[in-house]
Amino acid sequence: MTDFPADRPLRIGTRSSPMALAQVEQVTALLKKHAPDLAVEPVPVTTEADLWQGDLAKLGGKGLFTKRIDQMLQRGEVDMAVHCVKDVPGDVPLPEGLVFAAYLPREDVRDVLLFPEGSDRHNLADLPAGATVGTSAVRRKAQISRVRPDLNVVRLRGLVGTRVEKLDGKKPGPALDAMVLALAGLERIGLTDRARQVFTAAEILPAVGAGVLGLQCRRDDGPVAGLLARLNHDRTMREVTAERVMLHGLRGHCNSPIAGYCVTEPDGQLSLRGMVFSRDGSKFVHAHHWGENSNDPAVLGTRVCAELLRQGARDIIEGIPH
Ligand SMILES: NCc1[nH]cc(CCC(=O)O)c1CC(=O)O
Repeated sequence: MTDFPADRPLRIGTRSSPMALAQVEQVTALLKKHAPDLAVEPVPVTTEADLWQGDLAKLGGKGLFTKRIDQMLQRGEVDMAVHCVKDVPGDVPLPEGLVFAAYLPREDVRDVLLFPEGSDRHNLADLPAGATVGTSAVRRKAQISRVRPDLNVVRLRGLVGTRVEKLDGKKPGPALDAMVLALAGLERIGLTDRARQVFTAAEILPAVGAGVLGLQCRRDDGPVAGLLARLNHDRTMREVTAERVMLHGLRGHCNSPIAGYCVTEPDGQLSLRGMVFSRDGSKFVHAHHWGENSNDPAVLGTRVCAELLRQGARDIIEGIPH
């Protein structure tokens, strides 16, 4: 395999949010460890979704966070992209000609509850009936509403740092008593000290691909694919593959509350849980399988998906407006 040319920098297409830039820094450090002479050039891109503050589904779904970067990658204007796998749509194939050449080792997958600065509350139980909780994810809304139907869970978008400022009343927005975010995201922007209750996977089942960065490049770009492959974490790749195969099979849309979490047991066996919820969490289906005869991630993802569909996942998904 030919090496990536040493006479020009490797261009990384990225959103210009603090979280995205932190991710690129993390990847740059890893690349330099494997290829000390490599020059890296981040290429910041403003995506349509960054400019739009309304309901994402109305604009065309969460794929918009990646669409412009995908196009630049396809045209050869950048060499690679770093994506939160969680944000990569699971209802459509990857953009033509692009592949994930590597997944980085999975970080924390858990969601956390935050309170306004100075609050003496610590967990969900501290919130009075009718309290307002902000979250961006229908998956979190459904799971919170399931255990606390008395809470008022509202949709909230925007940069994670800005959302925390809204929680603190430092930016205009609805008055919030609490907020749910991903711990991994808070870590990336240095705000973990704001996390109060950390939900276990049993309390809030994580999103497919949570806590995983995927490194994307052109399928036919052997030198870059070869370079990125050196950073791949095999266990994470197997877990994410099982989760995403399940997600593809469910054919959910941007507003589908779907959770999927695969772990590797100490003996190497993959174990995948999937859940599909109605919007308020009052209806849900749950399936859990682990490799018995086969420990193939795609087979496992297909099995969990089939079990969810058998239990009525399709009706739940169709019952939710797009
Ligand atoms: N939807 C935005 C997004 N995409 C990835 C993360 C955090 C890191 C991750 O789980 O990969 C976040 C922030 C959040 O959900 O709070």
